[in-house]
This record gives sequence, structure tokens and C-alpha cells, in this order.
Amino acid sequence: MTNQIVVAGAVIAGSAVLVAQRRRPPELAGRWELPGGKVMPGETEPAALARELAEELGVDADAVVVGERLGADVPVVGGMTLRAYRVGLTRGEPRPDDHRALRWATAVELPGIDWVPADRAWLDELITLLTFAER
Ligand SMILES: Nc1nc2c([nH]c(=O)n2[C@H]2C[C@H](O)[C@@H](COP(=O)(O)OP(=O)(O)OP(=O)(O)O)O2)c(=O)[nH]1
Repeated sequence: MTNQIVVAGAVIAGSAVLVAQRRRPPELAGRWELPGGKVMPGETEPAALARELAEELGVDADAVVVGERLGADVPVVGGMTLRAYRVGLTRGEPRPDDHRALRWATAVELPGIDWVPADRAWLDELITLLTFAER
């Protein structure tokens, strides 16, 4: 059986990353994550991420530029593997179509966020990325 990959996007703008507050399931509701979702059979990971971000953030899929991998794969309960990518948006302002809320967070704000537990694995890489991001 193949492992289900979940792709998550670190959408960077200036020196901030977009973080999204989950509505569900109850054990994750209210906690923050990188937006994304499950890769469907036959879909490439960048295509899946563009589709998920378009659905969740109300932006055009072709405005989603998927860049390099960020950090390591993270195994999560239920036999899934989380994989993060750097993302740029060429146009559009994200809105929370599937999340409770969205916020832009800078490097100093990241450790204080109430992350979905698995996403803490990416904290150091995110901080490094934002610290050296173009201003
Ligand atoms: N998208 C996303 N999911 C995450 C993150 N961290 C983390 O543990 N997860 C978990 C929560 C879920 O069990 C699973 C992905 O669920 P999802 O709800 O985002 O995916 P989806 O839209 O494709 O799923 P579905 O509800 O339509 O079935 O991965 C993260 O940073 N981003």
C-alpha cells in the first residue's frame, strides 16, 4: 500500500509566512498549520499543492508557484506523510475559504504559534527562511 502524501505550502511574502487555523477535526481545530492537503492518485505534488491552495485560499491555481522542498518529511497518524514546499503567489490576496482564519507571521512570531503538532518539525527551517528572506 502506498503512503498517502499530504503537501503543505509555506507561502512567503516579504519576511512573513502564511499560516492557517484549522476548523477540523476537533483535536486539531483552532491550531495552526501550513495550508495544503492530500495528493490525489496520478497527481504531481506541485499540482496537488496548487489545487489545494486555490481551493483553500481563493487564489488562482496558476498564481501558485511551487518552489523547493522545505525541511524533512513528517510522518503523521493514520499512515500519512507530510511534505512541505516553499510557495510564492504571483497575484491574489489569500482569504480563509476553508480555514477559520489566516495570518502572516514573521520569524519571531513563529515559535509562539499554537501549531498543529507535526508542523513544529519545520519551525527551524521556517525561521531560517524568513530570517534571510528578501525584505
Ligand atoms: N494541510 C495540512 N495538513 C496537515 C498539516 N499538519 C498536519 O498534521 N496535517 C494533517 C491533518 C490531516 O490529518 C492531514 C491533511 O488533511 P487536510 O484536511 O488538510 O487534507 P485534505 O483537504 O486533502 O483532506 P480532506 O479533508 O478533503 O479529506 O494532515 C499541515 O501543515 N497542513
